[in-house]
Amino acid sequence: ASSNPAICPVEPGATVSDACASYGDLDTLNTRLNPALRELVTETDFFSYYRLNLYNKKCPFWSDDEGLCGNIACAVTTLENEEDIPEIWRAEELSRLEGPKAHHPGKKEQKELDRPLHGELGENVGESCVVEYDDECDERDYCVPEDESASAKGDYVSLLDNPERFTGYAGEGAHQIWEAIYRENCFSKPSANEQSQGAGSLAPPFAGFSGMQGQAAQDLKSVMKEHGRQLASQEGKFEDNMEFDDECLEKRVFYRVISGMHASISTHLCHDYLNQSTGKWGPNLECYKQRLHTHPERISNLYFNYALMARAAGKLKDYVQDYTFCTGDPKQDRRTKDMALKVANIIPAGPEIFDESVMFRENPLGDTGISLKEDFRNRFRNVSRIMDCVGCDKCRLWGKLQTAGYGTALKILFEFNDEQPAPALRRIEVVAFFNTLDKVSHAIKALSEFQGMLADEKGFPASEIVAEKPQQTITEEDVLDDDDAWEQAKPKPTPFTEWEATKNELRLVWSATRFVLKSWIEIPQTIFIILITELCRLWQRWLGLEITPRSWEFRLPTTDEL
Ligand SMILES: Cc1cc2nc3c(=O)[nH]c(=O)nc-3n(C[C@H](O)[C@H](O)[C@H](O)COP(=O)(O)OP(=O)(O)OC[C@H]3O[C@@H](n4cnc5c(N)ncnc54)[C@H](O)[C@@H]3O)c2cc1C
Repeated sequence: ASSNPAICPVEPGATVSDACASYGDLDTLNTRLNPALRELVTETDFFSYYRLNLYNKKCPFWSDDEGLCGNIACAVTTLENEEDIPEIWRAEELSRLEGPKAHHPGKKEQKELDRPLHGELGENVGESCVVEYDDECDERDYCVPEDESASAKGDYVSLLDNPERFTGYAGEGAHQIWEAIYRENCFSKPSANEQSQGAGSLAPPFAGFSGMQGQAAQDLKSVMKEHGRQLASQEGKFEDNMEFDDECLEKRVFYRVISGMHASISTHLCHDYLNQSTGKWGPNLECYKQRLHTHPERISNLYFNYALMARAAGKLKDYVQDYTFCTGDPKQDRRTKDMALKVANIIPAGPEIFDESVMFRENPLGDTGISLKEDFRNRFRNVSRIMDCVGCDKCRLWGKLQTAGYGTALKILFEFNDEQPAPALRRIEVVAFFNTLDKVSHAIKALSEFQGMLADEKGFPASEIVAEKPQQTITEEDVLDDDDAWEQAKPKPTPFTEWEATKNELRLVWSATRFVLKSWIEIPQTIFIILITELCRLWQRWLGLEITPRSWEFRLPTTDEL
């Protein structure tokens, strides 16, 4: 099959850089893995509830009010004319958690194996499968244990009742979080100024962890760079357009995990988007084009995360075999274990898709990668702390869960080895890990759907859709007999008529006209809001108070808005 860059932003035959598999290999793996994962996370109590302290943790980095973006002007930026939108569609409502909640039981109640949560999650929920009994934390954790420094042990929430989707959370608050998260990227190249001062790369309040410096760091960088070059020239496989530049592998991995998580969140919100004109939920192609299609490196990072998570799941096979999923209900226990094993068994057990052993290795001068690993771990823990600053309940839930999921994957990759006994995983780590893998897997599937929609829109025949996956469910046998199944299940080309093209054009003209008219009508209100905001800021300046950041800006409309 040929690749049409207008539809498929990455070359399917290319190897995902820093991983060992091609995009096509990972797509093929996903056709088998996705249904098994979906089954696991939607049909077992163990995996469909999560415990976290969602409301009682203060943002440790800045005042919550700053990050929350609670003022009306910001709401206008977030969702245009919020007041005109029916209440249930407003960002505030969309971001709220749904479904029953249950408090974590105390030690005495935990002993009541049958109903330690007193039925608070509903009559049919197997509580012995949901409650976490062991709250011990381990110094080898890559994320902050949920109960750290909090007396309350948090709430149990249903992940099925609160799907990751569009919430309307945007604007300065959301940007501030992403910015802080990316600033955690270890080994950032110091600016000339910073170099001369010998300072780390992070601005306060993130200055707690030092950047990698000194001769040892430089040597390690060279080793990693060399390893990257070797990979690139292997067996004539061609790399995607991610370059091996002057960065060390660990820095790239850290950045790619974060960017891949960001890309996964963007894919989910574009795929389950609220059309505010019709009130219907569904994929938003413009959103996909803007946030992902035009940024192939983000898609590459998403695939990288898939390779990393899948490798960790493959490594977990023996652990899952011996793991006790629930106590008190042997039937549920067996069912949950069977499903988790099914997932782990689909994935190759060796480092075929991702080889973590090249990270944190000794360099030629004998310096160990231990301090590098500690720095990496500390920074990842910091990212999980930043999640407490997310000003939208549902986003915070999924942000915290996914950070815990990637943290667990890193723990599995780097702490489960032959040299030392494997650390025990807590229940929430296991739940977070498999749900995060499901999220990435679902995002990869959604990308194919978007590419199919794009092909339809452009009138390309479906044969051009290289990364397109079959619409129908594929059995294991079908996948083994790959080429036939692929051909049969491939969607048939949709005829593209002149009339459809004209209708499309007319629709665009109408949207643009409506946008212009609406903007004109809103001018008095917008000027009023700007005036009030600026007067407030002037007043604050005059009184010597802290000045509220500007919540409006001049910018061209995005294609989404048109
Ligand atoms: C932890 C967290 C969870 C969230 N969950 C949800 C949710 O469930 N539903 C929802 O509707 N919104 C969610 N949001 C908000 C959402 O991620 C966006 O911030 C929001 O939609 C505004 O998008 P934007 O286009 O302004 O760019 P943003 O996505 O906010 O990105 C900010 C900047 O980061 C850069 N960037 C974007 N993507 C990448 C990438 N993959 N790799 C590297 N750089 C990138 C770009 O320069 C961009 O301008 C969440 C935000 C956070 C911080």
